[in-house]
Amino acid sequence: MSSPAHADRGLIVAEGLSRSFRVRRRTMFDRPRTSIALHPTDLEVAEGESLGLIGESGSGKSTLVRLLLALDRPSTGRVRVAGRDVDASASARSLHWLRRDTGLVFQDPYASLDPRMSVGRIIGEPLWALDIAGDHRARVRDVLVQVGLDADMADRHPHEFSGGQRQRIALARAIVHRPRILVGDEPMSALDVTVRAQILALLSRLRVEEGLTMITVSHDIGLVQHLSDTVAVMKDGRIVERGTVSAVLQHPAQEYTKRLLAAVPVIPSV
Ligand SMILES: Nc1ncnc2c1ncn2[C@@H]1O[C@H](COP(=O)(O)OP(=O)(O)OP(=O)(O)O)[C@@H](O)[C@H]1O
Repeated sequence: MSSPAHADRGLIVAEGLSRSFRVRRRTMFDRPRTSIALHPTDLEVAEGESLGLIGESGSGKSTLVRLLLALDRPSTGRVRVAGRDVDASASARSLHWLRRDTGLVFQDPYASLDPRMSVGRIIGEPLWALDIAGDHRARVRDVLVQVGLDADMADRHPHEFSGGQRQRIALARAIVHRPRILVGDEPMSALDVTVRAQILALLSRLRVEEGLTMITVSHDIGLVQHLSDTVAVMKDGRIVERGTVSAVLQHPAQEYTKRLLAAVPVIPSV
């Protein structure tokens, strides 16, 4: 049996990936400066792995994720997904293969769903945008049921739904085209506590059902503990610690990680 080209490496591989931003001058006498959001970083995420990205605000988590998904261009380095080079400067059409392989869930289910569109159109949009063959209406109905909603809800509009239901809709949209990789940037921070538990259970189930490789950015250590196998800790634009969830969360090697974890209770693994 032939193995995929990336079999000996991760499904996602970043090498020397960095991103600097030019800082706007406040007066005409200021020297031009750049700030480094991400220092040259190597990262591998294996197929089927669920990686949690943690670190204080401004540590570079979103920058890293945006670069991995070609939502931003790196200053240096490169990204490969499934053995293929990701070229963030390529046209949208040339990046269809990457969009097909990935699904994205953002923080705010209120802001991320277009209020003028029906739920069916919102969820089905990746199918037609990415030229995916098949019966789109049927697929939308199936995926609505898969995320715990009613197939008939496709004709309704986002304002008719609660925050938790909207995040289910956002998840349905993220997986409708059957991506291999699901990336969440603070996927639960806009939800209240009871709803979080339900969405966490749903994410865990979808991970298994769809065989997803996951990257989850979160300040919520509890979420990472339950959803991830491995964790990378970011500080000042660098990954300062990476390992299994149990190793890093139970026995952090870095003082920074210890401080990060000190504020939240970490439930011992069984
Ligand atoms: N478009 C941009 N222009 C200038 N600086 C930026 C830009 N995007 C990010 N930065 C800077 O890069 C650094 C890393 O930001 P990033 O959003 O990646 O951090 P983060 O860890 O995701 O933070 P948070 O947890 O608050 O979302 C920050 O100092 C931020 O101000």
